[in-house]
Amino acid sequence: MDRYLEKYLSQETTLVLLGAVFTHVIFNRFEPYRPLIWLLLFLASPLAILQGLHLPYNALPLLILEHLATLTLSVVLYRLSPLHPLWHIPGPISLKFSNLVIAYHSVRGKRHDYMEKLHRRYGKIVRIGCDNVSFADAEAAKICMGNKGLPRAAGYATAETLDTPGSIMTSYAAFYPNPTQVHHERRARWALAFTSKAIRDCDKFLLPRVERLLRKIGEQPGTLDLGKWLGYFTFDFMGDLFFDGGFDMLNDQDAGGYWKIIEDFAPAIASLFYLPWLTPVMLALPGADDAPINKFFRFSIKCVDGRLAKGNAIKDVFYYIAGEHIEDETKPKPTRAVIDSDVQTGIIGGSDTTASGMSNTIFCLLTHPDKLAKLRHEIDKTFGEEGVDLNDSVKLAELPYLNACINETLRVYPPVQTRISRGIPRGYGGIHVAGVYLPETTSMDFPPRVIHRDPDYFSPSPDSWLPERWLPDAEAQLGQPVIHNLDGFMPFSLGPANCVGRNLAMREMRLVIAQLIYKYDVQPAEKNPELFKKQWLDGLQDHQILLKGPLNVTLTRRVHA
Ligand code: HEM
Repeated sequence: MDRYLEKYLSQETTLVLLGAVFTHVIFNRFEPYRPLIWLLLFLASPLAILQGLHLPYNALPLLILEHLATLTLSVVLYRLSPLHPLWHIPGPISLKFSNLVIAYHSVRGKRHDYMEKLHRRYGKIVRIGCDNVSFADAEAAKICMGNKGLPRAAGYATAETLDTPGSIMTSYAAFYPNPTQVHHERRARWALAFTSKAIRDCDKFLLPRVERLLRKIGEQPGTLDLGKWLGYFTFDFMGDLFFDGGFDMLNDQDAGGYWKIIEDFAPAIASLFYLPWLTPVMLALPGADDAPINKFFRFSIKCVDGRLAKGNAIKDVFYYIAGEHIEDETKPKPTRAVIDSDVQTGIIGGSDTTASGMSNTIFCLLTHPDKLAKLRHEIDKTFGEEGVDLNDSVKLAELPYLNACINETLRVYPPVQTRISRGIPRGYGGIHVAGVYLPETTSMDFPPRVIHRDPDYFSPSPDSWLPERWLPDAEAQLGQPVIHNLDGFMPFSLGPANCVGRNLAMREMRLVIAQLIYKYDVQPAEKNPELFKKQWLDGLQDHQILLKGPLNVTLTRRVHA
């Protein structure tokens, strides 16, 4: 080693170390997410050392490498050390030092299995990322999501700016000085679209779609993938609510490839919930235009263009969320960017979830033929003997066993399986929840699937699908003591940011399931019950959006007197 380098080596090592720790402190304190700022932070210290020690320019690449390696080491050691404010929260080491592992499980689609295993092993509170904690605890959920609860955690929309302000669902906590107020304003518009009267008015779209679904599936020869058809139905219905129709997948079986756009979008977006800083990076990469996220954005923007061109005479959901109802010129209207992003939430939030709820209910009924017979009896009695109109939503809402089957499915297989999120905004201060202290900027996940299967809330056999637990005489039906604590039931979440479409979704699911069972004898195409079960469960992929494998069935039209 030449004398020149020898003289400066120890100085250089010390400066690299100090530079890396300084950069780490900046990242930790300000959490910059713009790629340009990252680049500056990666280069600033090596350049300063180069200048300060009068090193030759060809030493720069090595200095940058040393800086990045030391920075990574500093970050990892800090996240694993008692200095980290979440040090006291149990969880595997691989999850503590980086969000990459949980992001990997999200992309793989097996986050639901993984979260279940984690909570079984570590208890109700588990650290699942450097600043992320999962709470399988109903009391904590009530505190964090209830009336005085927290805003949502930073999500995939970390690229938020005035031009791309994120949807009603995305990262309020990170980007707005008063996130609760921002949410409240957006929610007020959504709430107008989902009043009881507005939901009844949706029947003009819903009933023809249900009729078409049931006719179309009856026309298919042989085996059909019922899950796919239920997806067509919910997607068409969302098209009716937001864009005055236009998808018509029930007619053309998705000739436009819309469902594929969602299927590709799901795993892509899943990683960004845990690596929000990656959003701007991904969007800046060459070829990003054709990336699934951009394809979905472009698709929804085109739909909004089409709907705006139709004007404000149509009183659908779009009418309210686009502020078309606001006549007073002095009142602020949502910007185009807000409309686009809220519509994106609506398309996904309203279609995939309801399709999952229905597909899973049918799956559960098919794997429990005795319960299917019981439900069929209730429905035949109502529509046949009592002569109730098949479209009578009020009567359907009163059918105990139908509601029990749907609720039990939402409990065991909730469409949003493992991540309802809340975050503690910077400047809010730390909070105490369920006996642990969480500093500001912590993100919390509440996994409905894990909470719903906790024997503290539902017993006996919390993992089993037992609709009887929802009946008033549950103990007599099951022949044993029953725990049925609705605090631990949150498929539609809780509090002021809960699912605004809940009542509409329940109406949809009751109508479709009741009419399907009434009109058809549905049988699994796979005659081996264990294999049928395994294939369906293996096919479930929890990317936040729940993707599903085929639900292959045969249908025989039932004849009623
Ligand atoms: C079975 C069907 C459905 C399930 C299980 C479901 C579940 C959920 C969940 C868990 C949330 C998150 C709430 C939170 O973060 O606290 C949510 C939010 C939301 N859902 Fe649903 N959803 C369903 C159907 C629908 C439908 C049909 C629509 C309407 C088009 C809809 C629109 C929304 C909207 C707009 C939000 C955001 C609400 C807000 O931020 O205030 N959902 N949903």
